[in-house]
Amino acid sequence: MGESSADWAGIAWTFLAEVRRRSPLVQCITNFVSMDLMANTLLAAGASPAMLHSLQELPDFTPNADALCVNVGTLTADWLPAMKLAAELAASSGRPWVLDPVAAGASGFRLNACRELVGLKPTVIRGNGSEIIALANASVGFTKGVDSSHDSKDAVEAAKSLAQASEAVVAVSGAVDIITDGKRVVGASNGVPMMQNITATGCSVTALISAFVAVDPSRAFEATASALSIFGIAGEIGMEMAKGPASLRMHLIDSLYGLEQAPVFSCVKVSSI
Ligand SMILES: Nc1ncnc2c1ncn2[C@@H]1O[C@H](COP(=O)(O)OP(=O)(O)O)[C@@H](O)[C@H]1O
Ligand SMILES: Cc1ncsc1CCOP(=O)(O)O
Ligand SMILES: [Mg+2]
Repeated sequence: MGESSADWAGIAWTFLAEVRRRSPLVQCITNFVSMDLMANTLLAAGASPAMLHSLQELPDFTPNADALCVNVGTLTADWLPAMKLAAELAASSGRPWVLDPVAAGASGFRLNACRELVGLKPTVIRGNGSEIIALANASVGFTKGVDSSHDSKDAVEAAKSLAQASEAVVAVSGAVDIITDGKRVVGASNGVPMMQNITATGCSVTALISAFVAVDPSRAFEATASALSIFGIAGEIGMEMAKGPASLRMHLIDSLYGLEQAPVFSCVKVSSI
């Protein structure tokens, strides 16, 4: 029998409390659009972000980071070697690493890069519906860009097959966030639609997953569902004060920073699918 939402609330709170207590160092190799919101999301959760991507310094730095987050949002050929080396260094040092395959189906170059990165054994892959379908099917053209043209629920089978093929936990964000390890599938229904109107919320929740996985890599499935639920709850609380996307961005960060146990226990919505 699977966990209830009450069980998940306890799990999610424990992960957040551990991130606050241990402040894991999360290395991010990410796109230019997301750097600011991603770093601020990690700080608000209690983690320690570092946006380092120089090939020359990876051998000294990456093995000492608690987790690595790789995001291909503004990918160029120049950046790919650093992404691959960092992934290899993280894996060989026993550190978890998380892939965000932004716009995976937008071009052959990007799709091939994402497939090469998947081959380097990410602990978690988090994308929107179109990205996960493109990656699972190895097909260009399933996306109009960085935003999804698919409902996350349309990507459940793609997510399961990608998880089985890659041995990673796969998460598909959307109105219902889908999380699977290829066998178990849960849905997290927290969040508000306006989060889609803030650029880099997807990138930022991928970074939050990295911080959660950092504190207990042996429970990547639980860490991933917890991070998605907690980020969604911060959005729900932030929305009560927001007037639009710009103020939601600010209130989401404030709400994540100040999130207490009681709203986590009353708001977590995670259940088996
Ligand atoms: N319709 C929605 N209702 C509630 N939350 C949503 C909705 N769409 C996206 N979210 C949330 O917004 C965040 C970013 O997800 P998404 O927009 O799918 O990622 P991306 O920016 O990579 O396309 C996630 O935390 C997700 O749960
Ligand atoms: C707009 C844009 N263009 C390239 S990366 C990027 C940010 C995408 O962020 P997210 O996937 O979180 O919406
Ligand atoms: Mg994205």
